[in-house]
Amino acid sequence: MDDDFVALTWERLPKIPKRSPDAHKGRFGHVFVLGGAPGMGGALALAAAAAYRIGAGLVTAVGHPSAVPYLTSALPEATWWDWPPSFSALPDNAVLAVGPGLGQGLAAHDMLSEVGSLPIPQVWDADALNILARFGAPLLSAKAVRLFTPHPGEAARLLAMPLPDVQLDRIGVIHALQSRYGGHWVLKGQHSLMLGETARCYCPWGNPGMATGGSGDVLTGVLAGLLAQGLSADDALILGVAIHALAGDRAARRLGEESLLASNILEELPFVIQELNAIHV
Ligand SMILES: NC(=O)C1=CN([C@@H]2O[C@H](COP(=O)(O)OP(=O)(O)OC[C@H]3O[C@@H](n4cnc5c(N)ncnc54)[C@H](OP(=O)(O)O)[C@@H]3O)[C@@H](O)[C@H]2O)[C@@H](O)CC1
Ligand SMILES: Nc1ncnc2c1ncn2[C@@H]1O[C@H](COP(=O)(O)OP(=O)(O)O)[C@@H](O)[C@H]1O
Repeated sequence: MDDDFVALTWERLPKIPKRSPDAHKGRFGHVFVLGGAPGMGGALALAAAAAYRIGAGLVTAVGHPSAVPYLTSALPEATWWDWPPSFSALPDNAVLAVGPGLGQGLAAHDMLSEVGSLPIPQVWDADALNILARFGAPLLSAKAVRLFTPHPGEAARLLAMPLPDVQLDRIGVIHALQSRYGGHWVLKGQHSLMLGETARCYCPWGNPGMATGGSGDVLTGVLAGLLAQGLSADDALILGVAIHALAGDRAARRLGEESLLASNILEELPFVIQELNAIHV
C-alpha cells in the first residue's frame, strides 16, 4: 500500500456523537434512501435499516410502490415515499442516499438529475453510479457534500477503463475519480481505499465473506446515517467504512464467510458501535 494512504486503527477512528439526555429524533437527521425499483426492494430495505441502526433519527424509503409491502414488513420503522419524490418537501435535516436497487431507467435518471441539483448532503452508490458513468459530471450540477461508494466494476464504468486496470492501480483510480467528479470517495473491496478532503487511508478490516449481494447497500445506509448525525464528510467516510468492515468481520466469525448475509452485517452494527463507544469514553 502507498505510504500516503495510512491504515485505519481503532484509536484513529472518529467518534460517534454522544446523545444528550434531552435528545429527540429531529436531532439525528432524516435519511431518504432512493432506490427500490421493481424486484430490488431488498436493497432499499437494507440501506434504510442500516441508516437507522447507525443512529439516524428518521429514515424514509423512496421507491417503486411494488416495494412497499416488502419494506413495511422488513422495516416498519421507516416511512415511505413513492416515486417520483417531491424534493421540495424535503426537511432541512435531510440526507439523501441514492442508488440501492434504483435501476437505470428514465425515471431513475430524472430523479438523479434533481438530486445532483440539490445542495443537500448525499451518498451515491450502485445504479446511481452507473447512471453517473453514462451522463457524466454535469449530472452533479449543484455544490453539495457527496460521498461516492463504487466497487471496482462501478469505478471502471465511471472512468471508462477496463476492470483489471482498476485493480492494478487502485490509488491512481481513486484520485482520478475525485478529479473527475469531485467529492469524497471509497473504492470498495479488499482494503477499501478512502479519499476525502484530508482523508487518505485504507481499511485493514473486512473479509471475502462480505462479497455477497446487499453488503454495499448496508454501507450506503451507514454512511448516510453518519452524515445525518452531523459528522463531517471525511469523518463519516472513515467511520462508516470501518464500522461496516468490523461488523462484517464479527459476522464472519459468528457464521463463517460462506454463510454471511448482508443482513448479518446489519445485525452486528450495534455491537461494533458499543465497542467503539467503550474505547472512546
Ligand atoms: N436484494 C436486492 O435488492 C439487491 C439489489 N442490488 C442492486 O442491484 C443493482 C445492480 O447490482 P448488480 O450486483 O447486479 O450489479 P453490479 O454490482 O454492477 O455488478 C455487475 C457486474 O459488475 C462487476 N462487479 C461487481 N462487483 C465487482 C467487484 N467488487 N469487483 C469487480 N467487478 C465487480 C461484475 O462483472 P464481472 O466481473 O462479472 O464481469 C458484475 O457481474 C444495484 O442497484 C444494487 O443496489 C444488489 O445490491 C444486490 C442485492
Ligand atoms: N474480499 C473482500 N474483503 C473485504 N471487503 C470486501 C470484500 N469483498 C467485498 N467486500 C466489501 O463488501 C461490500 C460489497 O459492496 P458491493 O460490491 O457494492 O455489493 P452489493 O452491490 O451487492 O451491495 C463493500 O463494502 C466491500 O468493500
